[in-house]
Amino acid sequence: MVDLSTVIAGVPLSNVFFNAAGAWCQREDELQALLDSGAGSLITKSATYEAREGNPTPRYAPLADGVISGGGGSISSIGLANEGYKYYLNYARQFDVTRHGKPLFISLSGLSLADSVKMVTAFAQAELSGCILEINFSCPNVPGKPQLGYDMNAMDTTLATLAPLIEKPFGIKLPPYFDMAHFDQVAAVVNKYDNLAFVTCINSVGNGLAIDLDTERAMIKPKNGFGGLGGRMILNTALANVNAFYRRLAPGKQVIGVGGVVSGKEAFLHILAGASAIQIGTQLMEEGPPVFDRVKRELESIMEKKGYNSVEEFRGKVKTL
Ligand SMILES: O=C1NC(=O)NC(C(=O)O)N1
Repeated sequence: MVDLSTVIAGVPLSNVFFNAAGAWCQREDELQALLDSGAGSLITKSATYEAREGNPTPRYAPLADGVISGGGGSISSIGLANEGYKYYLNYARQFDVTRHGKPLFISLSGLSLADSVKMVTAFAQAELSGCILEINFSCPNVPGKPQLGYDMNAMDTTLATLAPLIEKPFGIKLPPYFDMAHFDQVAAVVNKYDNLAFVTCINSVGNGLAIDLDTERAMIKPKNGFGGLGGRMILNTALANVNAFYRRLAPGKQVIGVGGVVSGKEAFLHILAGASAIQIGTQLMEEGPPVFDRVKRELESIMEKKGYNSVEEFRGKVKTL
């Protein structure tokens, strides 16, 4: 047996896999299914201060192979539909990390700095054990709300306000970047905050457009069909962002990899690129929580074939020519 366990922000996870915020995690019944699954932890749907209905439907569409070149994935524009932060705070209060053997990640996506301050303060004051915050800087789907992750100064100001309130180790969810200068600028901001313990790369590739050949119509309703891309087609962008930050972050800071993980193979590549843990979004939406046992088995078999006994042995060891 190989060891898939990991530690994120000082908290042990029994294995590297869990859901991506937004996938299978808006309500307690979905979260229970994740607890009952082979995932090593779980994260809640990005919470806003008040509950939100989100964007009009259809707002999620799987993109089977052939509909678009590059082979498969999803387009979505949920618009931060969620139960409101108090729902997830109450869930965290009753969450027994010892009983479940899994830590709970909480995703927060304040629509304003004031909202983020109120939510973060509430979680900090609740003194929750085994609960790790992942602040979402990268939702591309709220009409009129630009992604904070693409405004480096605003990101720095936000972190200067929130990091001291959180005190404990926490993380941020980043959008994909496509320019070396942006990797440098964002890493420089991240490295300023000691308790900013991890970055989660990547959120969906924002504002793609999927069009159905037969109907000649966009696949989703919000924003004239523009939505975040996920799944197999974003794997190579995700690997680049994981490795770019793995190379740039200060010692001790970690990268959680997400984007394009449909099997043990992509999980292996994310770890080789530098990921300390792996989130799964689109493939979880398509396959359900059994995906975790499958990708765990597949990763274990790849590691056994290659002679690796633990994920530490090859994390970040991608070779270059
Ligand atoms: O951060 C987010 N990323 C996405 O791709 N979609 C959701 C959303 O639209 O709620 N949020």
